[in-house]
Amino acid sequence: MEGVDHLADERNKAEFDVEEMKIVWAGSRHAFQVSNRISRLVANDPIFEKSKRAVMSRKELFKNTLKKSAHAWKMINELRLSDEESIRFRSFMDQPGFVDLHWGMFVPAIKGQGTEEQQQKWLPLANNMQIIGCYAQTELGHGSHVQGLETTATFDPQTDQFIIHSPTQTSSKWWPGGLGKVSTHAVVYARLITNGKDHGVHGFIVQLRSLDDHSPLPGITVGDIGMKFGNGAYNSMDNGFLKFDHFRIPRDQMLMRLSKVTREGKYVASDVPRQLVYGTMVFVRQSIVSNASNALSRAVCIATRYSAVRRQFASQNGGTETQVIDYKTQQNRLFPLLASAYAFRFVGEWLKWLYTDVTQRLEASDFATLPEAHACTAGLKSMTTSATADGIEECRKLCGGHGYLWCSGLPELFAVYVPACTYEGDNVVLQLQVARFLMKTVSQLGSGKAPAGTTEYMGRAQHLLKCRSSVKKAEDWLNPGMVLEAFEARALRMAVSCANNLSKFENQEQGFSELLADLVEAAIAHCQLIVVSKFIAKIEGEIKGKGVKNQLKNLCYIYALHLLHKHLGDFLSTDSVTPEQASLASHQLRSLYSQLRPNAVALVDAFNYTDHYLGSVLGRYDGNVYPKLFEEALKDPLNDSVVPDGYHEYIRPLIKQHIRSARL
Ligand SMILES: CC/C=C\C/C=C\C/C=C\C/C=C\C/C=C\C/C=C\CCC(=O)SCCNC(=O)CCNC(=O)[C@H](O)C(C)(C)COP(=O)(O)OP(=O)(O)OC[C@H]1O[C@@H](n2cnc3c(N)ncnc32)[C@H](O)[C@@H]1OP(=O)(O)O
Ligand SMILES: Cc1cc2nc3c(=O)[nH]c(=O)nc-3n(C[C@H](O)[C@H](O)[C@H](O)COP(=O)(O)OP(=O)(O)OC[C@H]3O[C@@H](n4cnc5c(N)ncnc54)[C@H](O)[C@@H]3O)c2cc1C
Repeated sequence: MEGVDHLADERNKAEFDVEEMKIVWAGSRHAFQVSNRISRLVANDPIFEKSKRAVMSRKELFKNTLKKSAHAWKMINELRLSDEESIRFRSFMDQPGFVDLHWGMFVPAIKGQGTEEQQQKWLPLANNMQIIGCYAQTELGHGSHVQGLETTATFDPQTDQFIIHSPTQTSSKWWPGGLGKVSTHAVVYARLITNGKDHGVHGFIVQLRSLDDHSPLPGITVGDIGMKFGNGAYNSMDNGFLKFDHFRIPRDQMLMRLSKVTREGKYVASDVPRQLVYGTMVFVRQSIVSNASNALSRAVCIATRYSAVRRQFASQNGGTETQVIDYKTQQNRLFPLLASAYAFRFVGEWLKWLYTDVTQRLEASDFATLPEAHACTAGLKSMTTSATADGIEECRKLCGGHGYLWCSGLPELFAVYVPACTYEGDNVVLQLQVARFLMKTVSQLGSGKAPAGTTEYMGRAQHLLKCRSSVKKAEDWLNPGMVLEAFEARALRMAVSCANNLSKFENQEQGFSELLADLVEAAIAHCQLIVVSKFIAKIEGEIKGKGVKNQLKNLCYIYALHLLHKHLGDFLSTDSVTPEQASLASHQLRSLYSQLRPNAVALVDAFNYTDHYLGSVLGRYDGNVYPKLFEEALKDPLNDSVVPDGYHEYIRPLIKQHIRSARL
């Protein structure tokens, strides 16, 4: 029935102030107001309609992306939207495209690695979209191993230019988003060579296409790398290839904030760490963590609302059938994902703070916290994207058969999201960076240098290596100190065990390669500790609104205890908990699920997503699922006619043949 709220009973059960929770979720009242206004602006504009993406050809989809991006840019200018509003606008548009890389990587790369003069020259052009840029780092032969890139930028002192060249097929740039068909410019990463000496990988601003007719400049071969996973989905993005044939650029197009080449061809390295050339990746990894909570919360919102609508099997005494959300198995799969969405939100907020802090320190030439910022952004990017990709797929299964329909919104969400486990650093490669950082920290214990920040707990090694959890009853698992201690003990003991095993090898690098799998697990345990500790910090802060803090506490302990349950092997093998304490944790978890149950729909309403953004018949706000599933089915091109195209060629002859042979 149109206009009826099929989830009204669920909403009436809520034991907290949903409006206040919306503000907690958004981060502030201001952020809520911006998101609320901009999401509705996008939802109400027919240009941003997205329900036909799966049935569009690649060319139609790409052109539709161009149309949406141009319209968005027009609106952003006409309405004089601020940077914050524009970012929200693009996010609610929900269509991957070249603009993501232009604003997300090209502009930040110039800001982070360009000199003042370079910024003054290039940023106004980029900010007005008079040039469109991408981030061309990865090559056909190397992505993870950045130092292995083969493209060269050789300084020619005669002409005061760099010659950018792709010496091999594997040196072709391959993957950059926006490169294939749109970008006029790119920040290209290439090996800098002066006077025959290789100085490693540096960034260069390179024009690729004519600003008059968009044709590639002489010496540039560029195109799209082809279809990717899923219909619609990430195929709106023109990921590209790029080959240089001795292409020349002026010397002042090397990004020279960190190191420079003089007119004479002298390479001058500044005294800042060379890793700052990776700064754009650190920035993007940080934003990918917040984005994980967006993607996971969308999937969870769909699965929660649908689980409340969907009924299967009558209860034992007959009567109405059971809502599938009332099955404990459904709760055990769904509620930890709901809790994870909130957990990733809060750790994302904290990571943003950490990133801002390290940036300010770098401005003041304080590089002390750079390794930690790298480890946190790499590790949390890896951990949250893996959990989110798995979580979206779990939500699809939680929606049964209908979850597999494109109109559930889940297949496309998964197809768009899953490359986040690979781009901006393969998730295993990134956890190994965290492991290196942890091994270094452990090796320095006892050296007098106290670990700080997220490794501060390692400074309490004497206690944490010996302590026994004092949990005695299920309610003890609601004690933040006891929960934290279990997670700290597990993370530290796993890291120390790896360090001990490493020390048995004469060659550290060889030892590291042998122990890769254990090291990744230790890194994940450390990252999970960070997320749990930031969630606990959140619930210990000031939170307004009737019942809001209570709900967040439940979610926090569900998050922590489900991790404990999932990684029980780690907790038991490190003696961080006993089997009896683990069983008390499971008992507590079941009780928390029961407390969360009446609030589940309201907790996903607090995300404040429009039906447009969700893009899901199953996750509709009003829960009016079944008639809408029919409506969607009838829109499919196959239903344009009752007798399908091809009947006369392929179906009728078969049937007729069968009838003839049956008569024989
Ligand atoms: C359409 C969009 C839809 C959804 C988008 C979703 C979310 C996005 C939200 C917002 C983002 C906005 C825009 C972006 C949009 C979409 C994203 C799409 C595409 C992504 C684009 C890319 O993928 S760009 C390419 C990314 N490539 C990589 O990440 C490569 C990974 N490899 C590396 O980073 C490194 O090479 C390494 C980390 C593996 C290191 O290798 P190696 O050991 O060889 O390193 P070095 O010898 O160079 O250095 C060793 C020491 O340096 C330390 N180190 C390494 N990295 C850093 C760093 N970044 N900062 C500080 N320190 C660093 C390292 O730890 C070593 O230290 P030691 O002390 O041990 O010596
Ligand atoms: C959708 C999408 C968009 C992208 N956009 C861009 C872009 O805009 N610009 C850009 O420059 N790049 C882009 N990329 C490229 C992306 O950054 C790389 O693909 C990514 O960094 C992974 O590198 P790789 O492909 O070399 O993986 P590989 O390193 O080849 O990974 C293959 C396997 O090897 C394993 N492996 C590799 N090294 C190690 C190791 N040392 N120890 C243990 N295991 C290891 C990995 O875990 C993985 O299982 C994009 C990629 C995708 C999928």
